[in-house]
Amino acid sequence: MNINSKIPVYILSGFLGSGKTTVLIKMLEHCKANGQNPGIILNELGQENVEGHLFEDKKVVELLNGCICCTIQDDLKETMNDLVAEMESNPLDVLFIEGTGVANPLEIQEVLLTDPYMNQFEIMSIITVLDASHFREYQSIFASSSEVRKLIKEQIICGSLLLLNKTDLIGQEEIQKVIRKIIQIGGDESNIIQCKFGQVDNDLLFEKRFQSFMMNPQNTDIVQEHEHHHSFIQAIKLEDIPSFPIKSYEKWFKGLPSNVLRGKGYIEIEQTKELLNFQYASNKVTFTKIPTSVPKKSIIILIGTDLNNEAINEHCKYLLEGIL
Ligand SMILES: Nc1nc2c(ncn2[C@@H]2O[C@H](COP(=O)(O)OP(=O)(O)OP(=O)(O)O)[C@@H](O)[C@H]2O)c(=O)[nH]1
Repeated sequence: MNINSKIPVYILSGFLGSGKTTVLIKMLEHCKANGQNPGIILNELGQENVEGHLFEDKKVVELLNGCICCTIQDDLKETMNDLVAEMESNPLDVLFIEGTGVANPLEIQEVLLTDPYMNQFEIMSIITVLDASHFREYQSIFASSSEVRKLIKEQIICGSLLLLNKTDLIGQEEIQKVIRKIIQIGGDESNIIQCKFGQVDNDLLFEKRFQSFMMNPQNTDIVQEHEHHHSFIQAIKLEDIPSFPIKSYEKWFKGLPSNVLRGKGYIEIEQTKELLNFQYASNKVTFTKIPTSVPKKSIIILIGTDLNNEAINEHCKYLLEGIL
């Protein structure tokens, strides 16, 4: 590491399934093209990382089983200490930190702005990714909880770049309504960029937008108010899942109750015994092949609110008992 220069840091924030990892992968491609060595810190809700196959050849530190902004904020410091020690032999050019979908990026920022990290790292941008297709639903007092609304508000106010992602799933009129709502919540119009699958000009993505010493009074309020309010979000893990035809899985995911906001993991296809990665977000499920070199077992992680209820239990029972 050049002792005179700080490592640039990009913090990726945004609600569950909004597209943070999609943006991160795009940024990593850019680093690769420029011969840069990136460090990645991923914070996952749930005890298992089911997205490791996406970062196979990269150095990734995973902070599982908690949320950076609460229970494992100390772990983040420890991870940063390890990174600093390791940089002696393996210098990093850039560091990416992806928070869970229910993290307040201010808490990550806080760690980086304390000694000794402040002298070694420089926050370049807090990139908040927003799911345009569900934005107004998440803001609706009828369809969402006050905690979800508050969390997304925090992510918007803290964001130095607001990526309005998933615009392919809605029309222009709805996009304009969403933008108006973001501005009303406190987002700065000049920071909003519309995109699909995180496809944004690299100059914008990598631009330095965060000023370390310029405290925004609105942000200060949020730190004081922050009450670990995301305990309302829960994650459940299903294992030992029988294999099924892909159509049956599709049907099962489609039938998930609406309080399941996100799902990810691996499922096994009946005919071929092939493991596929699935992503469930914005009420849609997609399946992708994973390299056979990644030894995995089938596992389903569901994330949402109030998951311990009869409807979910019943729905999961169908799957686990093989009666799809
Ligand atoms: N249609 C559509 N799908 C998208 C877009 N961006 C991402 N996705 C899909 O949405 C799903 C979730 O994307 P991720 O990038 O994993 O979202 P995330 O914010 O990292 O999700 P968490 O793990 O919950 O924090 C994946 O299946 C993506 O392929 C988009 O612009 N349009």
